[in-house]
Amino acid sequence: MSTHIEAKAGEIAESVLLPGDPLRAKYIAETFLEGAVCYNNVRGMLGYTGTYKGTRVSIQGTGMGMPSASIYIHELINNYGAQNLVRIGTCGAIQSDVKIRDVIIGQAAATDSAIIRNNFPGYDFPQIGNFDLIKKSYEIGTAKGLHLHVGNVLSSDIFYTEDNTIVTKLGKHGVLAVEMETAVLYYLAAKFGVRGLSLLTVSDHLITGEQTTALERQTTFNDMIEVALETVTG
Ligand SMILES: O=P(O)(O)O[C@H]1O[C@H](CO)[C@@H](O)[C@H]1O
Ligand SMILES: O=c1cc[nH]c(=O)[nH]1
Repeated sequence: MSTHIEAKAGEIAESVLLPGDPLRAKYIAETFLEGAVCYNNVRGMLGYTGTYKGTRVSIQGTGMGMPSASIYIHELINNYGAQNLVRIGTCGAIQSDVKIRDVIIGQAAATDSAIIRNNFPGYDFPQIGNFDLIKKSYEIGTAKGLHLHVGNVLSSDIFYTEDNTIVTKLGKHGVLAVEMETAVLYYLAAKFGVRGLSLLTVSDHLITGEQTTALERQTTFNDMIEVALETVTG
């Protein structure tokens, strides 16, 4: 048991998928896992362990934003021994050739958050995904016929803003999309010597204004989920 997760020792698998939305964790456990057992309901931040094609895997909600996600990621690694942590999130696209419902592999993450920067005054620490997981997820997604995008994403502390100047500028520097957790996952994976990967489905488009519904965000995006499950269990 840790401060925010009530699982007993051994109840969480070495590979953990990390949706921001705890109800997405429930949907994935019920839809994709065999024998799924809920191990966490503290604060309603649901966590499940079951098997996918015979291999144990856990799904843990992280909440929205880096302060919340960092708590779950820290405890999963340090209290439960998680080794492979794969975010499965939604994002807003900031490139015209990245379409709604496309899947992005976050190769690296820019951030406006002070969480990482405060640890290295005067330096910029590059938040990068694990190469083996990036390569494997790319191969699995490509074999499924998915049109994947691989590149930089922006992990922001801010969802609502009246000034998109910097986000637009980052788009001009090749950043594919904006979301709120990848940078801290990659930072903590580096800090504790484990593997981190971020897969993102485009839920809305900051250029075209297209959006998916809240229900779609909670319960669909199966392509990304299958790529994540196969990456950590195959
Ligand atoms: O769908 P999730 O994984 O929560 O990810 C995105 O959605 C939330 C904002 O609506 C933020 O957490 C952002 O990163
Ligand atoms: O953080 C997020 C997630 C989806 N769409 C956005 O614009 N931002």
